[in-house]
Amino acid sequence: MGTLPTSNILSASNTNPAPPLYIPPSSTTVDLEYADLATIDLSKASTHEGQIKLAAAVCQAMKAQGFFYVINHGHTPEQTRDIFSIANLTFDGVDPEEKLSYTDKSDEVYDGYKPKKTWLISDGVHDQIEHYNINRNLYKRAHPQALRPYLHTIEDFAKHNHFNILHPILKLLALGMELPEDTLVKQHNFSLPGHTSVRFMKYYPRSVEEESKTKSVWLKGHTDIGSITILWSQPVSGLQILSPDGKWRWVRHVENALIVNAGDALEFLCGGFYPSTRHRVVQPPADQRNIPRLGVFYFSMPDDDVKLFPHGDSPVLQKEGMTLFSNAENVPDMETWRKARTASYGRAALRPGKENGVEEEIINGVVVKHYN
Ligand SMILES: O=C(O)CCC(=O)C(=O)O
Ligand SMILES: [Fe+2]
Repeated sequence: MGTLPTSNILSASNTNPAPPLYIPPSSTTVDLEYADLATIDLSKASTHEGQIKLAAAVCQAMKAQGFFYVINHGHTPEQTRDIFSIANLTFDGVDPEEKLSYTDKSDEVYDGYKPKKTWLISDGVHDQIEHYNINRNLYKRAHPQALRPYLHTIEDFAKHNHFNILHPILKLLALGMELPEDTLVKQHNFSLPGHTSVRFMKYYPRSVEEESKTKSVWLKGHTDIGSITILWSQPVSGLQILSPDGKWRWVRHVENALIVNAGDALEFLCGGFYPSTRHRVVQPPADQRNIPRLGVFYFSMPDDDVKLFPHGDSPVLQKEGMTLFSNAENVPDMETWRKARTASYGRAALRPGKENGVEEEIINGVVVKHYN
């Protein structure tokens, strides 16, 4: 009897078909300087008492590092393996011509493929990153042939991220500001217009010349546009965060954990209480240098019509003070902010900033910094 193609085997965790298996590379053995990040056990958010304790821990982590790990998020290692396998198939299992017909040509959003070389890094060198962005409302657009058997798995994944991870975290963040727990949840609906998305990403190794011209930066330092980014931890090192002492530190891979950070929209909604965190991606360490780096994310944003105005009724914000968008009368909504940021990212002319090695641009009256 012949062996069945892997795509015909039902996965153990659900009734969705299993994709051709992607075997992740080994973690690095190089001794890197890692950021010391807190770990949030999300299973403890199921009781009120647990929620209060976690809210304090999340608040502290957001202030100290702006990043934290989440464990016990309800996704099994097999489900995580399947989603990385689907991510890999999105890049390796679709030919270039078909990719082109699923590539968004507009400047403002990246639904579908983002081809390599869209963003200028430095000295004439562009990125070597491919994206495939999938709005949580999967059926808004068609998807390449190879992905069609797995749309249910991706849909389940989006819903899991949204309802079982994003919403519980948003509740903890609201409680940290002494606001009703559903304050931020109400601004992050699954079904209203908005751009919260699953994103697959693949970084390809670069030439020695490209590494030298960009000082090994693969994705320039930035803050995320939306509210909360959920990054599914993967073994190829490269992500670094800017610590409060001004040093870039590596983020360590933790098996089946999530790496969570705040973006600009959350910073605005919270008047600066949860700052968006600077991070970047650099060339992996020597033992991972020739391996493509596969990523899976859930990028969340408030609904398109949400005005990015701080929740000034929070007793915590009233006590601690809050920053407003530079022009309070003209606070943008999420859609305006998203379109302005994505249209200019990696394309707009940047001016030298006040800090060394930092460039700036002005979007909607707000200074956006780019770190090299
Ligand atoms: O690839 C990573 O680890 C981070 C990517 C990232 O920061 C982004 O896409 O905004
Ligand atoms: Fe990012």
